[in-house]
Amino acid sequence: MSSSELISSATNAQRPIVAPHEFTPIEDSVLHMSRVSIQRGQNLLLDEVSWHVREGERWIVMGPNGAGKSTLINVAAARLHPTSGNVGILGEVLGAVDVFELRPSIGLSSTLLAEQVPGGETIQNLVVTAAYGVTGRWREEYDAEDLERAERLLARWGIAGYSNRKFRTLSEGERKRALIARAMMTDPELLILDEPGAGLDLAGRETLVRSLTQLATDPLAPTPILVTHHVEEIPPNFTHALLLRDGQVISAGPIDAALTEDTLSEAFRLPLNVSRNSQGRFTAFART
Ligand SMILES: Nc1ncnc2c1ncn2[C@@H]1O[C@H](COP(=O)(O)OP(=O)(O)OP(=O)(O)O)[C@@H](O)[C@H]1O
Repeated sequence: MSSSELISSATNAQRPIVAPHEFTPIEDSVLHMSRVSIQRGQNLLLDEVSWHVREGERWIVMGPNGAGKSTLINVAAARLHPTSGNVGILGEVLGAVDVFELRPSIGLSSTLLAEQVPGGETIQNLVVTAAYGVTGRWREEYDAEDLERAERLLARWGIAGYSNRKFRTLSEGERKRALIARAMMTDPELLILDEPGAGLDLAGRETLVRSLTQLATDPLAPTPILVTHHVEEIPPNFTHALLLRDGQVISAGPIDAALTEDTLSEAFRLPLNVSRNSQGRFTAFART
């Protein structure tokens, strides 16, 4: 595959920058970014990123520390507006939609979110408050159906019986599972998981990979975008990858073309040996 085909998902999504109400996202797109830049002071955190995610695709986002991954997914999760460029999410356009109406359709689990959870928050409250997009239950009322759904999700993610436990008393792996259950609470169409494997031990990582692999086989599951630092965390049935470095797209497209020795070595500025085994799992080592 040529390098131009390799980044087809990125370039196809590229259009002239227009006012939000004049931007029409590509039909069938779950996410459509066109020439998105984010500037903070002198720093260009994202530099004309174009990206197109379609229904049925399952994406990995990778890149070195500081590449702009969290910034990118905060835009994708309607938490951050671009300095320039256009963003379509689930057919709506950032800048022309009430983001508070859009956000429940986007499940988000991230370290930033985990840091905002009051330590004394119960796991049941952590999950049900997703409906209001808040962390820390106040006086909102939840009906029995919400509470039952929360219980089902906790069981689905392997932490049944944790409802009354306080968030701060959970292990790192249990917290990650609770946050994913929360992200699924609103029955989102787009599910963004920012480093769900960070801090997990080997068994925790493998259990997470298995759960994400199973999720991906469910036809009713949301379109997943998984941010990770490690190729070993990539579920074997994820279909696409985007590599970022210094706020720019290095490659984006079908995973076997976008995630190669060449592209990973370029993204991490380190010569790497990358392989994929018969089960579809990746490994990467520095070339000696
Ligand atoms: N408000 C800000 N002002 C200036 N620079 C910022 C700001 N927020 C983030 N940055 C910088 O933008 C770059 C991208 O940050 P971001 O958190 O998106 O990277 P990342 O790829 O998620 O990194 P990591 O893998 O370390 O989590 C970093 O160099 C960071 O220091």
